[in-house]
Amino acid sequence: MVKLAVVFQSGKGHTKVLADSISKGINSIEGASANLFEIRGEDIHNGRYANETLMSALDSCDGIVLGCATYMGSASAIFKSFLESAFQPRWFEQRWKDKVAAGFTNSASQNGDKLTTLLQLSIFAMQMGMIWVGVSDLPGNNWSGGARSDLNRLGTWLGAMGQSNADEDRPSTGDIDTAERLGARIAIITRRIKDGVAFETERLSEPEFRKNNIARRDALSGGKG
Ligand SMILES: Cc1cc2nc3c(=O)[nH]c(=O)nc-3n(C[C@H](O)[C@H](O)[C@H](O)COP(=O)(O)O)c2cc1C
Repeated sequence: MVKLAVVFQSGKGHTKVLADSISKGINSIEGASANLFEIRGEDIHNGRYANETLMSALDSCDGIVLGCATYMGSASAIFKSFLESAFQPRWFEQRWKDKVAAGFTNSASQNGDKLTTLLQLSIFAMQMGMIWVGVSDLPGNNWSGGARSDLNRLGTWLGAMGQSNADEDRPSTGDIDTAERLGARIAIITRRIKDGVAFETERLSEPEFRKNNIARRDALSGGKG
């Protein structure tokens, strides 16, 4: 059994939808379980995040999925404060070395500079000596027959992205399901690394992937995602 943490910040709940979806993906894999941890501003004092109970819980996990909203083109200040709190003593002791890691973010604009946030999260994981897992789906919504409901409709690989319209409470179905698939992927890879459980790699050609996305769109009817 592998234990994975999904640690996230979400101001208005949009990013939490992705966190829940990643947890669902992790829990869909036999022998893997997910725990959700929310990073809250109440735990920041004089600019420093402090919650030893939460940090100790992360110490005992085999993998950590990191996610936060993109604010002003980078990771939210609350989440950055949490990342910095890992410096002493966890970075000094290489306490999280060889834990498996992945990341996700959400913002309002189609681009919104979300990649900067994923870069921050992945560099953090690398500094901690963790093993980063990315999105493995081909890109969706990049041709005339594409839709918001497509898997990987934002064409992201470093981590999962969600784009939430400013007047709606969640990212598109495509983003939510892509996050779920990333959750399942990190669980499978963690099982392989920690428990030696072999797995078969699913490979799709681009025509097959597009056909699946068309079927998703038709099933969801209307293609609005
Ligand atoms: C302080 C602040 C800065 C923001 N900066 C960006 C940004 O750089 N790019 C973007 O696309 N959206 C930006 N937004 C919009 C949020 O990313 C968007 O509302 C997102 O859905 C918030 O997720 P949450 O509900 O999980 O906090 C910003 C919102 C706030 C409050």
